[in-house]
Amino acid sequence: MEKRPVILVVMDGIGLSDKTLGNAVKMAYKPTLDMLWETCPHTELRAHGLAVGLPTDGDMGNSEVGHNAIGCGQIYSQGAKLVNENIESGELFQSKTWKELVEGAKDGHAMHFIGLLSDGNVHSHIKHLEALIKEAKAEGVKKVRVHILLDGRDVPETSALTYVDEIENFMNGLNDADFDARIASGGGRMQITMDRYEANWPMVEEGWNIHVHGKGRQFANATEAIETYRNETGVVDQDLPGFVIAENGQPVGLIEDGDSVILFNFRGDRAQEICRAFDEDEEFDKFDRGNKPDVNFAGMLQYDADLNIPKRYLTEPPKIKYTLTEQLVKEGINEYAISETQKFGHVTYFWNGNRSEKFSEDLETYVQVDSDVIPFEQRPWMKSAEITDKLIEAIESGKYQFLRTNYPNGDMVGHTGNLEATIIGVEAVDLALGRILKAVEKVNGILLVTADHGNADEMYDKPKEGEKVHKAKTSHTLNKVPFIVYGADVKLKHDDDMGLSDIAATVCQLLDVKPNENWRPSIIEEMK
Ligand SMILES: O=C(O)[C@@H](CO)OP(=O)(O)O
Ligand SMILES: [Mn+2]
Ligand SMILES: [Mn+2]
Repeated sequence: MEKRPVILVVMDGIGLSDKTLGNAVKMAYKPTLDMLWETCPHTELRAHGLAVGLPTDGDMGNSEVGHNAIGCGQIYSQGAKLVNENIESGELFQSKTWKELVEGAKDGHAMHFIGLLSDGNVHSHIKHLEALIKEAKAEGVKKVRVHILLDGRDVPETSALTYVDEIENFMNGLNDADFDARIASGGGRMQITMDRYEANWPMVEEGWNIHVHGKGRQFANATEAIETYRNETGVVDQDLPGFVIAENGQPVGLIEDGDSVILFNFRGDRAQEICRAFDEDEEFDKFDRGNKPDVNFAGMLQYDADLNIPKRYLTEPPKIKYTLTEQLVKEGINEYAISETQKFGHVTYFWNGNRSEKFSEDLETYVQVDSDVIPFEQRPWMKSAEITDKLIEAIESGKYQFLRTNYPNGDMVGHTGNLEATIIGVEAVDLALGRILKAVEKVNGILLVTADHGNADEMYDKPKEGEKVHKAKTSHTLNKVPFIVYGADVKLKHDDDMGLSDIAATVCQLLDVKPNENWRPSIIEEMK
């Protein structure tokens, strides 16, 4: 059989839904995608819940679990599930790291928790935080300080007070003469601390100064901070500015020498930079940390085993083996991966089972296009044209047999909740697909088009009783995603239980190389 190059496009956040209302995918003018769907073999894949290793089918998909599944051909229990199990079995609290952090936080020191405060289950879960606080008290810690990142991106866009009330009630239920737990600082997740892939270090610097040094606008409590900022700025939770809780002008939870600090997020991309700020010594040059306190720091998970980030952690990450890249490297296939900063790690680090190092320097080429650092509803096309220019060049060079890319638009613009901008984002992806198609034809290649989870397909939250206007929905969806094959005469399966992890074997079949025996089966029923 003639070897033909395979090009895989992940349209981040572009899921399938029959509904038209608030569906930016349906509303977009997208002649190429429509043509592909109408004329090419296509099917639907599960991209959420159990199919991608999440605790339940009520859990929406996300980029980490989606790219892990595509890139490794198997379903692994993911961070959300592993942390649940580690807490429920009590093993987490038996670990050396937990014991050391608890011991360190006694005798006049504090235990600090930093993380995303919601039940979104993409980066974190508020129940994990509660379990850790409760156990800290049971083991004799006397002072707990919580530094909250407001979500509104994996949960309704203005839901922060629900979670603030929950955690404050929880802590008040534990507080007594010997135990004092309270919120010390916070801010919107897209404003402070939770940057990813080094897109915007100043965000992390601001978070550091707020959490560690208490440098920021002061409020008496988190509710006052959130309400004041909402009135003043009108922005949604993820964009609320940072705040410090203070009494008589004094921050209530500075992070000081000897304290313990736990980052309770389990997902890695947006956790790594703040970990580095805590973990690295003099070699850290991303911003001036001021007087860096000497603390015991740990992450909920190990976020990158190659780079050892963080140095100490509470839960072992899934040990993802037999990845597609590893298999293709074994077969001598030359690979090319490209995206812009916001999703670069998705097609490299997440794709390869949360590994930042390559399996082969010779056979793997990574290209990153710099993302804008502005709200994406202002530039919904993002870097789709620049990614496409480079991808076409790579396809036409004839050097690579397997090429992959991620277009962030449906997801990153979808997260802003702006329907009009998201429609433009989807159209930008379609324009790119049209250009790629021509290059694929030129080299007689095969194009696969899919997505890692939905987002743009539902831009409105279900209205509550009595509500007349639609509220923007900023989170991912539970919908299936498309899988389209262009340029190969194949018959695809249409089983309801097929998911993203079935893609790896499919790619191998089209490249005419052996799939790994541990993988889920190919989506192709018959090659004609
Ligand atoms: O922006 C993010 O961090 C998540 C949502 O929490 O989106 P994605 O999984 O698509 O990267
Ligand atoms: Mn995604
Ligand atoms: Mn997303």
